[in-house]
Amino acid sequence: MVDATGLWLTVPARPVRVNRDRWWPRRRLAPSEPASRPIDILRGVDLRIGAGRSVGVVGPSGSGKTSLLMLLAGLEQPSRGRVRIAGQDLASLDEDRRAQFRGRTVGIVFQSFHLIGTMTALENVAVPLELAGRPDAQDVAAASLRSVGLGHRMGHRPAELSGGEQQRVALARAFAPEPRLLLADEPTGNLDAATGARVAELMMAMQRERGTTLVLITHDPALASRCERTVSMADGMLSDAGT
Ligand SMILES: Nc1ncnc2c1ncn2[C@@H]1O[C@H](COP(=O)(O)OP(=O)(O)OP(=O)(O)O)[C@@H](O)[C@H]1O
Repeated sequence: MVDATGLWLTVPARPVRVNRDRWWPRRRLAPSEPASRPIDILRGVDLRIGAGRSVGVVGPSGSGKTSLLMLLAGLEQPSRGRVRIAGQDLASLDEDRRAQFRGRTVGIVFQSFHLIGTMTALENVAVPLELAGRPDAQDVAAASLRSVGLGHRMGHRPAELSGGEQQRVALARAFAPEPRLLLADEPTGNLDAATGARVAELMMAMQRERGTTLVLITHDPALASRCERTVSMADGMLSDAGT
């Protein structure tokens, strides 16, 4: 289902390959470091994940976890290696087609929710469905919000919702198009422990029920261990951390 083979991500030392997404962290250069030396962020990462399986990715800050997620989402291109999702080689698609493929096949949940502040919960969940041309977008969005227990909050804007509720809206949005792959980057990182545990429980239950493949990036080994397999990232390389 997910086949990432020999992935290298090498960037210029200065972040000239500026990523589209605001959450992409910028690397600061050490004063002694020559500005022109390229940096290997990922170094030959191999990862194969069967359909419906869940994998937790742990590793220290800066080890390359988010970079791996960016490649799996097709938001960034590897400098070497390839990513195949559901049999589709992402490199064979141009940017527009990759975006379409992502919209149909991949859901993403971020640490900071990434909801649109001016839109209601219902509109936030409906927008990607509408962009995908679904005539039933409103109904599907409403059903998805009910499935995360937010049927009574559909008309609220993000600022009127708690952090846990906002992340549940983000889960409803990610799951609504029934993606085959869910990528979650520190989905509980902005929540207190109890709220985070409830959100994690909900996400794992939805993933199991729907047979969604899950790649869960986290600093929290306890959260990662709820996945069927845990892999560990260190200095741009991946190793199995046990099952
Ligand atoms: N555009 C870029 N240009 C240069 N370096 C970058 C760029 N994006 C990321 N990096 C660097 O690549 C390394 C890996 O970053 P990444 O965000 O993937 O790590 P991470 O494991 O997700 O960290 P965290 O847990 O802190 O989010 C870091 O040293 C980061 O500063």
